[in-house]
Amino acid sequence: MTQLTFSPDVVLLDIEGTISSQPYVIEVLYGYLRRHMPAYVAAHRDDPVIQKILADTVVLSGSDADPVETLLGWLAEDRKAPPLKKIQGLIWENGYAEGAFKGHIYADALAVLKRWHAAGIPLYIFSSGSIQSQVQFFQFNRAGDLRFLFKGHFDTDTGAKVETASYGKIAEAIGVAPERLLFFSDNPRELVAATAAGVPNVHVLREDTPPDARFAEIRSFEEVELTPGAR
Ligand SMILES: CSCCC(=O)C(=O)COP(=O)(O)O
Ligand SMILES: [Mg+2]
Repeated sequence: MTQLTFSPDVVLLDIEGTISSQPYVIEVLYGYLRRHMPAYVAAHRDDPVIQKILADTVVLSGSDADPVETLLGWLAEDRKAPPLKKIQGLIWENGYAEGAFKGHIYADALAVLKRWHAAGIPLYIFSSGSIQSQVQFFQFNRAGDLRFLFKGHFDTDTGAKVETASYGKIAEAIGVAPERLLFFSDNPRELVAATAAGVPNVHVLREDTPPDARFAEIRSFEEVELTPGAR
């Protein structure tokens, strides 16, 4: 197995397509949303949080269409639209509570992240899913409660994952230089943004992810070795 060696102070991780299966997210988590979103919105029409999400959906879409239909359309495209990402966490809360599903993490990612955590390497998540949905995903995970693994979470309230500025903001919030982070993602557009911010990164290939010659790549986290950095 090829081994990639890095010595970061902090590891930053994407979720979907990187440490968790994209088909799982789309079939199981998004499937639950498709089935429950209309009834959930109808039952919470008077909730100011839901009203704001619906209003933001109308503004972002620039259309007079029913915002629930717009949200379902974005869901079908896996579009990382902030109002969709906000409502997801609220609806999934019920799904986790009733045991309809649990979060999924690849076995290689779980084993290696546990090792890095035990070695004292701070692990952070940067995902398009809201922080609420990230935390639920790890709390109610098939592998048990994994919240202990992560020192912190970032979502698109910090900025879009395809924007360079987001990575600088994350480095600043954590208190490290961008060069001392190491970011893992399946999405080349996110890796381009991280590179432009000076953040070293690795392309994670799962299932059908096409390779991209611009990036260092792995198919398993077992291919990565972290040596002590300047921590
Ligand atoms: C547990 S977060 C839910 C998954 C999700 O909705 C999402 O958009 C994840 O995208 P990522 O940025 O992690 O690829
Ligand atoms: Mg991803």
